Amino acid sequence: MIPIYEILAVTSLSFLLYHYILLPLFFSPLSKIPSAHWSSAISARWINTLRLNGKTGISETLSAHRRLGPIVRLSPDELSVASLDGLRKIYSGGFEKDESYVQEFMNYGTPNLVSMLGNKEHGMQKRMLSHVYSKSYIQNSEDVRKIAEGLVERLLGVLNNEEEKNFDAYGINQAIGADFMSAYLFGLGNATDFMTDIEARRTITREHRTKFKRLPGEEQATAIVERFVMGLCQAAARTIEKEELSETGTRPVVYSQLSSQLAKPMSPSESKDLIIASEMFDHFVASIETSRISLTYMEWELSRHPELQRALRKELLTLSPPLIRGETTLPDPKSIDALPLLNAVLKEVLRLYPPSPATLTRVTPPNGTTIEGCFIPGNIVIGTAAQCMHQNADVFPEPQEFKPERWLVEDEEKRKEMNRWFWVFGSGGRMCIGSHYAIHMLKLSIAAIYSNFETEIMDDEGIEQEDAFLAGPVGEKLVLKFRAVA
Ligand code: HEM
Repeated sequence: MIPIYEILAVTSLSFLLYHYILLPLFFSPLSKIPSAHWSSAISARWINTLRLNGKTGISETLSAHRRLGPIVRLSPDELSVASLDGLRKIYSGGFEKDESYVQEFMNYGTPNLVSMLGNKEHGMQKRMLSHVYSKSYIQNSEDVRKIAEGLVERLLGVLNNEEEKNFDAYGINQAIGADFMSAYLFGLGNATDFMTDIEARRTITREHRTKFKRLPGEEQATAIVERFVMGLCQAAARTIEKEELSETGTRPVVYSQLSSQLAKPMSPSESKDLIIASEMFDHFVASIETSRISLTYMEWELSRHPELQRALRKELLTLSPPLIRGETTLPDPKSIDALPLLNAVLKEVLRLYPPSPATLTRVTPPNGTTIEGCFIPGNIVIGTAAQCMHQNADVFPEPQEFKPERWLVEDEEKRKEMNRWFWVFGSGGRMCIGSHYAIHMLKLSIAAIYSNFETEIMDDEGIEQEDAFLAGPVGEKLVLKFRAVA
């Protein structure tokens, strides 16, 4: 007679073999989807090891798409998709976010737009803020106009002092994102002045990096940055209370919008101050990181291509009035936005160096979905990455080359097709709320810099993009020489 423990051992082994090897490899509805790595169908070890080492796995995922097509399996229950059908189903179909967002983006122990998982509460809070982030509001706002006047003067003043010296543009680019954003959130009079106060900028960005990258000292760093942003919120609240602005001051536009919306009945029951602070915190840091990455790669490409720099300057000088230091009024934001070459340079930089290149994950709904003809069951982690959309050679020929001229083609159908694949701000209900403000400040800053200066690369070692959720240059620097143009 066969001993009972042997029967148990064989049964357990058969179960394990079926459940962990045969089922995912041959019988799961996902088994027809090609694996990015030989082990992906049976284990999450490959992708998790990359992530545990601080990587996103984006270059490996991109190479899998190039080899295997628009839908690939990263682990037994995680897929990457790079197609328009995927975008539509996942991001416009209301698939919810997964837990990883809560851990990464919660501030003050309170959810915000980025970290909220449920679509209902998210939709409520987004509607409260959408108006002040719409393109027409930003382009017509008196506050935005005053912010632009004050900060363009500040930026040109700093660059004038640094003229002809070797200057790390990466730092000032970080400051541009902070000063422009905090002025819109909290009012110009309460905002940061990181362009001139270098020590304050270094402290806050160092502490935020420790928090975001979960480095040793994370807890203390989180407390420092949260206290800093809470201080800005309190200053904004005092400005609203006093109801008076100085000649050069502006209203705390975003802070007061959220504050007044939350004062309405039916608002969430958590502490109003914490909800606002958590939201403001995210907008502030989203702007710092993404602006410094986008501006740095724009300046790098323009410095590598002097002829393009000259063509851009020629276009910028058509602005009326020109954005030249000493002019007291700025051109209408709509006229800056409409410049074709400036637009093409920005779009090509955002395509080639998306600040957030990695997969934005969601979870399939309980009844599953069908993407690219494949049925995918419920509760599967699924997502798309800007890098994978932007590197499609059928849509963007020679996708690894910097070619702003591709955005200037006459063929309208071709431009529409590229725009459908241009996914730097995400899409659907969770698309970036700050995209119009970001485009406004990036175009304005580049227009101000290149109307007044030419730039030359002095040291670009480590300029290649890091493999990270927010991906700046590996070397964390770009040393340029700024030379005033007559
Ligand atoms: C070049 C600049 C920027 C890029 C490339 C960028 C990119 C993105 C992307 C890809 C998402 C979608 C995330 C997802 O679906 O999981 C997002 C969301 C978001 N971004 Fe941005 N962003 C930029 C600037 C900004 C700025 C200036 C702000 C400040 C308001 C901001 C605030 C946010 C917020 C609050 C969300 C969450 C929106 C939601 O879930 O409803 N971003 N951003």
